[in-house]
Amino acid sequence: MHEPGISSRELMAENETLRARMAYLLEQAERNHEIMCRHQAFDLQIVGASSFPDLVGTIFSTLPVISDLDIVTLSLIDQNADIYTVMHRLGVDFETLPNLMFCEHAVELGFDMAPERQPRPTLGPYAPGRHRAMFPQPPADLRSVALVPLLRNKRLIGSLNLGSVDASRFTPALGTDFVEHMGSIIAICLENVISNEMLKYIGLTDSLTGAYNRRYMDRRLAEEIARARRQGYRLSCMYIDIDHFKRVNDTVGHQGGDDVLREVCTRIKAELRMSDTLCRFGGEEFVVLLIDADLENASIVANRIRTSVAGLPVDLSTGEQVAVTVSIGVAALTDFERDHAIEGVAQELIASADAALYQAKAAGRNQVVTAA
Ligand SMILES: Nc1nc2c(ncn2[C@@H]2O[C@H](COP(=O)(O)OP(=O)(O)OP(=O)(O)O)[C@@H](O)[C@H]2O)c(=O)[nH]1
Repeated sequence: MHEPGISSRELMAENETLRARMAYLLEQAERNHEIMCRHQAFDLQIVGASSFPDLVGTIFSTLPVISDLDIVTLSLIDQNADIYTVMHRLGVDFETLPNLMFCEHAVELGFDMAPERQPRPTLGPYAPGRHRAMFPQPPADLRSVALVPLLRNKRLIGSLNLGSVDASRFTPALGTDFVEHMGSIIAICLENVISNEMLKYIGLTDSLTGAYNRRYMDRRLAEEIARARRQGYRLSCMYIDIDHFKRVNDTVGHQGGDDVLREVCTRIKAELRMSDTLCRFGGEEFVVLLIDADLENASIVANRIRTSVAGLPVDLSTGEQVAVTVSIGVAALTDFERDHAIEGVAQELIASADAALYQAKAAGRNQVVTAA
């Protein structure tokens, strides 16, 4: 049965065309299914990311592969550099994340920020002048880009920047549903992981001075002792106590006392290396862990701290000034025996710095004593 006037040859040709079209559509459907599966696996991977570097690292390493992109970068809005500071203090090495950028204000991302309107993805040709901030190290032949706003509760938190050497990959005419979906999942994951890292940080730091707290020091000391044993480097510890702090509080009030704690902390930090760890151990006591420093090096640093604190009175927020001094006990790790329990060795190190501090107090304060 066929329409009159259509030959069987024509029908066969039509049949062939239809078959070819079907095969093409099937192939397309299979490809789309494969892409969808890869993206679902990616979504699961980023939802399960346990830390900020884990999440950002996965975005940079996996997204270009599964989406066939030539570059992926991320710009995060970080007013006051809070995110950067916390991540840095938690040990994130930004040198390993060159495609991660921070900016202070939303306008720097270049989206249409008209009130009452949500910023939308912008797709189109790569323009070096306009896109330099999003692609500081672009591939030589970058041709088209998609800048995807990362939104949480209608608030712009950053931009996911995708780039391709294929000029037709991102054009203004292209639909944006797919990249918007990707952007919203990445935004949720980023917000979660940043909040978790912030909580972690708050749990490990002292809110008054910004120094680490005792919990952090206990953990860090155990790690450093293990590393010092493995790699055979020196480890020293300082126990610092502000002299007659009760009298300071009695004279200038609790608020003034807090100002003193903050300023002493700043002056201690100024004398330390990046690798050293300062923590507020309790009220007016600080402990510093010095990596790769022997007793002699550590006591030189301790004397610099003592001089810096005693050298200039502290300016209080009330406009008053108060003179303070510190006493410091210094001790070095001497027990490198691998079979001794780390907790015991850590306690011993702190206890011997504390004993040296006690001697410094007994000898008249404002001095440094090194453990025998
Ligand atoms: N302002 C302020 N004071 C604190 C804080 N934590 C502890 N203190 C005070 O620190 C003082 C510590 O006093 P003491 O332990 O007697 O020691 P000290 O007066 O420094 O005497 P020496 O250590 O022997 O030189 C107490 O008055 C505490 O109330 C704090 O967070 N802020």
